[in-house]
Amino acid sequence: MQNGLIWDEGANTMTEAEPEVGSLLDDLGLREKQQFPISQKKRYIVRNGVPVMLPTNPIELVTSSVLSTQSKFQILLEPFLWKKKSSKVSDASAEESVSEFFQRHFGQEVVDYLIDPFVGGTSAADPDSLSMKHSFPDLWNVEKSFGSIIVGAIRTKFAAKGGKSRDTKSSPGTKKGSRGSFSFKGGMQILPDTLCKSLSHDEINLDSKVLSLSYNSGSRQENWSLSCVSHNETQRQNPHYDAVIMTAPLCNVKEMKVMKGGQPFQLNFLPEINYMPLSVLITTFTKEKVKRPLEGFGVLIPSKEQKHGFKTLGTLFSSMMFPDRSPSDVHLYTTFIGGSRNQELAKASTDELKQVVTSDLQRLLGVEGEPVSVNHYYWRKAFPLYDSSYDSVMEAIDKMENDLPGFFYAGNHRGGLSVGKSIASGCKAADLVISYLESCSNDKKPNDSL
Ligand SMILES: Cc1cc2nc3c(=O)[nH]c(=O)nc-3n(C[C@H](O)[C@H](O)[C@H](O)COP(=O)(O)OP(=O)(O)OC[C@H]3O[C@@H](n4cnc5c(N)ncnc54)[C@H](O)[C@@H]3O)c2cc1C
Ligand SMILES: C=Cc1c2[nH]c(c1C)Cc1[nH]c(c(CCC(=O)O)c1C)Cc1[nH]c(c(C)c1CCC(=O)O)Cc1[nH]c(c(C)c1C=C)C2
Repeated sequence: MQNGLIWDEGANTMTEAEPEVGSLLDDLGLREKQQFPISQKKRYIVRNGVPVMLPTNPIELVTSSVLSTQSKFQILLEPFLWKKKSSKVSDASAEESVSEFFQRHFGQEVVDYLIDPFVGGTSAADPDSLSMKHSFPDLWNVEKSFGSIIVGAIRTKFAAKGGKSRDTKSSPGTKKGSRGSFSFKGGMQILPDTLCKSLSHDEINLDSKVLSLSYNSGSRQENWSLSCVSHNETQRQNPHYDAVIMTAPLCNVKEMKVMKGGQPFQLNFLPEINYMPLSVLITTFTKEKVKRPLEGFGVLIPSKEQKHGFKTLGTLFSSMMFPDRSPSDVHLYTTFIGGSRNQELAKASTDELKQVVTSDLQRLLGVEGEPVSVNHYYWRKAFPLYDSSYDSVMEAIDKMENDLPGFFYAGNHRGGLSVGKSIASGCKAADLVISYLESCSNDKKPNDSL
């Protein structure tokens, strides 16, 4: 928080699609701090240089100007018209891209004006590079079960509704997960801060870098030790542990020294991962200088619209969503630049990016003059790219876990990028640790009784 402004430089919102998120919020007592954006269903994409609101239901789709009549028919008739994967891409090594998959179901215009901005706004990537199987595993499986995505989505939704009505566990007054994306009063940082507070000082080491990990099998548990360096450069050998859940990005894991039974355990089987670079610019403008403000979540710019001179990926209307994030006479915007579309621009200076953002916001929202304030955060490796080589990444993670007893890997390199999926991945790893420890103690019982 600075000068009455609250902003996020990383995740701005999260969802409760994964049940683990709801449990965490309940356990941390965070329900009362949950903050839902105003008019979050109003989301815009740029078409022919101007923002157009995205339809939120089939009736709005029919009247919307986002797509041509031909594409609208193609969506409505998809249950009958979708094409099977051609034999050319059917062998196991040829991965289908996100654009190929949606092209088969809905045609090129849907890829260009719905899928391209969606993947830009959720991974900073482009649909040609992303692997369908790794980026949208649920839809990939829907096609396997139902063929048509529309039929599969409808049947899955009805099945889920049937399940929900029998669910008696949700807390009174809340329909969990049904209210869309949310943040917290004070911003997303409230979540890790509250998590830290719920742990005691000896359970958590902040600002510490893990340098090495060592596994030594023995009759006892606590086979793992690790060494860390803290920000004041003091190196520390930590106590011993029964198991390790690693959540650092794989590019950082590669730099760690790992020992197994006194011998170096080489991590050279970890493949190179492509990461998306991204700059985030937080700008403010006095309200009188924004001539065509839009209410809602934000606006995304399809790659095709770059021909109209746009250079950013999209902008969140942060203070429209959360009015307490800025003084009442100011609009606060969060703009994303770079990703696979413009890797070089992501690295540009704050001054250059300020011009780029101001120019795009001038066309989109009619801002006049320079922003009152600018904050810039550059993410050199914002997201791992779930591309066609991602099978090799998953195999390497499996190998690490198989070869190192009591070692588990979780986080956004496995099973999805979102905050919710990262939390769920951590919870799954914790369950695996419990099973592992139970199996260790069962194995030991006969020896113990000797
Ligand atoms: C700009 C941006 C916007 C986003 N917006 C959203 C959004 O709106 N909604 C959403 O759901 N998701 C969003 N995401 C994605 C989401 O925030 C991340 O994918 C998710 O938080 C990843 O969590 P993680 O724990 O797997 O990894 P990280 O949050 O990357 O955590 C990994 C941690 O490991 C630490 N580490 C690395 N090496 C070591 C070492 N040697 N020793 C100790 N620690 C180490 C790092 O310092 C880091 O803190 C966004 C991400 C970015 C970058
Ligand atoms: C324009 C670039 C980006 C914007 N946000 C992100 C980027 C790269 C990062 C991001 N945002 C979301 C996620 C989680 C993805 C997931 O798998 O759930 C990530 C990594 C949340 C999100 N943002 C948008 C959508 C549709 C979602 C999914 C959750 C939800 O529906 O709320 C769209 C969107 N992102 C940005 C804008 C301006 C925008 C829509 C107008 C910025």
